[in-house]
Amino acid sequence: MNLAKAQRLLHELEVHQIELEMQNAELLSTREELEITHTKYAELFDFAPLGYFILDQHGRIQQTNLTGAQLLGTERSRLAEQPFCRFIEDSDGRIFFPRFLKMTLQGRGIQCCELNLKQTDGTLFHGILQSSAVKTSESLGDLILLSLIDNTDNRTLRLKLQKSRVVLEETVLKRTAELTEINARLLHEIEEHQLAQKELTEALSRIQQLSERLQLENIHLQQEVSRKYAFGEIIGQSRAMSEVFSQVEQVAPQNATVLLLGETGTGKGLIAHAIHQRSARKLRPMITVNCAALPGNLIESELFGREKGAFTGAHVQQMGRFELADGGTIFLDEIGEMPLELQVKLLRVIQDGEFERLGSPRTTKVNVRVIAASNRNLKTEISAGRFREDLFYRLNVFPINIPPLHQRSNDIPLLVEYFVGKYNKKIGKNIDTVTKDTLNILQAYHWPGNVRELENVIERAIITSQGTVLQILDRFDTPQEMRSEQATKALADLEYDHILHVLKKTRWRIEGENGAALQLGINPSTLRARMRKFGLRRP
Ligand SMILES: Nc1ncnc2c1ncn2[C@@H]1O[C@H](COP(=O)(O)OP(=O)(O)OP(=O)(O)O)[C@@H](O)[C@H]1O
Repeated sequence: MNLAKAQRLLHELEVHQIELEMQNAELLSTREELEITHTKYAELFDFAPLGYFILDQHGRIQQTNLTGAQLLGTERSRLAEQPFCRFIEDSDGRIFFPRFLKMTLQGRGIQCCELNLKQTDGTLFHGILQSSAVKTSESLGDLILLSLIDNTDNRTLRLKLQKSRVVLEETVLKRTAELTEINARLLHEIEEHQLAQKELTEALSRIQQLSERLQLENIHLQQEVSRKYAFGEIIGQSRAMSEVFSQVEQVAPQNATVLLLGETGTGKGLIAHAIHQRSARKLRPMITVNCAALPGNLIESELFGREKGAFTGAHVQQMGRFELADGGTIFLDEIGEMPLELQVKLLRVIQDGEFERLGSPRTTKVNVRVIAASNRNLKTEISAGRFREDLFYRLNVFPINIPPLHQRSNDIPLLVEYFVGKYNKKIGKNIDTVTKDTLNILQAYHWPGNVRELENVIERAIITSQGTVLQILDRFDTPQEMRSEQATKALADLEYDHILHVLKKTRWRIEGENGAALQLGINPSTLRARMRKFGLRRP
């Protein structure tokens, strides 16, 4: 070899060496980079949140990351060649695990299972495992990549959840059963309620029926009571008044003449009305003639009528009361006051129903029922020659004696109640209480003006009473005082004395609020007639 060739070869060697050195440097740098990358991946592998294991075909651990070693509770170095089965807690799991590896190796893709595992110190945990087979060189055979997650918390939670669900379902079932029962009970109660309501409605309607019946009975009873204690507007429950009422019942339907006898104010006018109202004549009028109230010279024309010019001042023809009462009733009040000369005429009308008008020769015939009343003792009047005996017997066909109020003081409470009601309404008051003391005073008084006087006293008291309690301001003579005087005097004398006494007290004023008539409890016209009779004149 020549030098030139040798030099060229040397040069080529040097170049080749430089290239090799350069390649070597490149290789070194690549290796360094590879080492860095490896370290990075090794760290990523070690600190991954999952445990990673590489197992051989028999399930022996070939490699693991740090997390895997921590999960199994040991150091990485101690795990090499350890069978993974050792960390499976139960026998079922240990039987299952080789089958699981086999399925992985048979290349059936990623396999997944859950196992109860235990760490080297015995701590149990629940793991989720995923595996896949990795092909390697023939000498090593296939390896298995296994990842492991500690699923204990999740599982506990899941179990708790399941348990809660079971408890919830049980509770729901229990509550549903309870609610169904309550519902059934409620339905039952509603049914019972409806039944009770039906029964109540029926009971209510029965009560209503009963109440209607009671009301009817009550009305009936009230009628009974009013029949017992009153006779239309005539109040009285005493034996004497009951006797009067039954006499009225007896005589009313007859046409018989009735003579009502009783002191002034005992209710003779009311009784006359009651008789007329209960007679067949009730649709015709009852004409009242107060014989005491008519001036003597006018009584005849008032009773029998007059023709025009019958006497001075008779400018027009006038029908008499008897004619007016034709078909009805004539009530001759205070008959004892009738002048003697007229009593004959009256006797004729009563006997024959005939009379002549004043100034007329023509006889008039009437069909009249006569009711007469007197507060005088007519027999005394006959004896004194002031009343015709034949007329008395004509009138006395059916006498009814109305007792004075002091003889039936048990009627007083009822009468007071009646008049309080009547004047409350009339005057617009609301008096609802009459004390026992007041009633005692009223019942002890002798009532010379009888019911009329009592009525006047109550009317006055209603006007003057304040509030709801009846207060009577009138002062009454004590019965003892009256009786001691009465014992020695005849009735007429007593009447005379009493009228004179009251006239003096009222300074001879007859009418009005402070008049004697009101205090005596009689009409002013009656008082005038009495004064005429007794010859009482203002001095
Ligand atoms: N029993 C009674 N029940 C209710 N009110 C009665 C009763 N008795 C009398 N009165 C009343 O007393 C007053 C007098 O009654 P009435 O005029 O009928 O008596 P009298 O006896 O006819 O009196 P006189 O003889 O003075 O004409 C009337 O207001 C009447 O309503």
